[in-house]
Amino acid sequence: MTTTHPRLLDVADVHTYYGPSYILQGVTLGAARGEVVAILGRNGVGKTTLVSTLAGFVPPRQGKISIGGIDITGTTPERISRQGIALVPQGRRIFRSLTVHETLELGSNLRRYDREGLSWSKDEVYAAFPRLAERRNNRAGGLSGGEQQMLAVGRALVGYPRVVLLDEPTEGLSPLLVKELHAVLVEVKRRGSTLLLIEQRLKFAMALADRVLLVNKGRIVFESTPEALQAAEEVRDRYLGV
Ligand SMILES: Nc1ncnc2c1ncn2[C@@H]1O[C@H](COP(=O)(O)OP(=O)(O)OP(=O)(O)O)[C@@H](O)[C@H]1O
Repeated sequence: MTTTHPRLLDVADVHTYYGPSYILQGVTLGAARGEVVAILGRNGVGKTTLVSTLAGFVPPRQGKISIGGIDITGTTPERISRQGIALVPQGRRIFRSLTVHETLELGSNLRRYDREGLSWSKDEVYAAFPRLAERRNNRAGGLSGGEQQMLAVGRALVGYPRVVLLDEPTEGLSPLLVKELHAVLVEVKRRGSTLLLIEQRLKFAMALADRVLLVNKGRIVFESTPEALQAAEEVRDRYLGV
């Protein structure tokens, strides 16, 4: 008998603290294979804390996180990445002394866990982001901010991208790179990866998302399709200020 996991990622009543600061106050969400979920909200409401919790950098004090039916609550970031959760963090966090190619080489170590064939080859990343191909032998530290962001995305894709957590990936990108990133994320979804997308550019997020979650004060306060959010002017005004 084959078991299916309609919800690849399952997050149940998660509570996260930074010391005494109570940030995530009971977050429950699920995401299916190949689904794009946008996570929206004003600054400081806990969006980054949510993806940091899912990636294992800030373990929750309460609640449960599982992927493909496997409980990963409280395990290390390394084990979580082996389960196919890849974080593209805000501010990129790449190794400045490695070249572009070495960075992708390192990221591709996770490929061996990929049983679903979701990994991108380095050449596919280069084809998607020609600027990275031109700079493959350059040190990552010398790249522009936008190029570093593309490299952080590429590093996630060459690994085991079952769930890709993107924390404001368009921040500081030129219009051309925003367009390239959009095309890449459409293809990432088409191949069956799941995306959780934190994004300030509403238009960018709405164009990709199947579902939209609004976060306020560490809780999910609204959930809908992009179309329904588009129509809900009062909700957008209250939680997004747009
Ligand atoms: N390392 C930390 N230690 C203590 N408090 C923190 C830490 N990181 C974030 N916070 C606080 O947690 C709250 C949520 O921050 P978080 O970065 O998750 O919000 P956000 O919605 O991602 O906002 P932004 O878009 O500004 O990053 C904020 O009040 C922030 O000041």
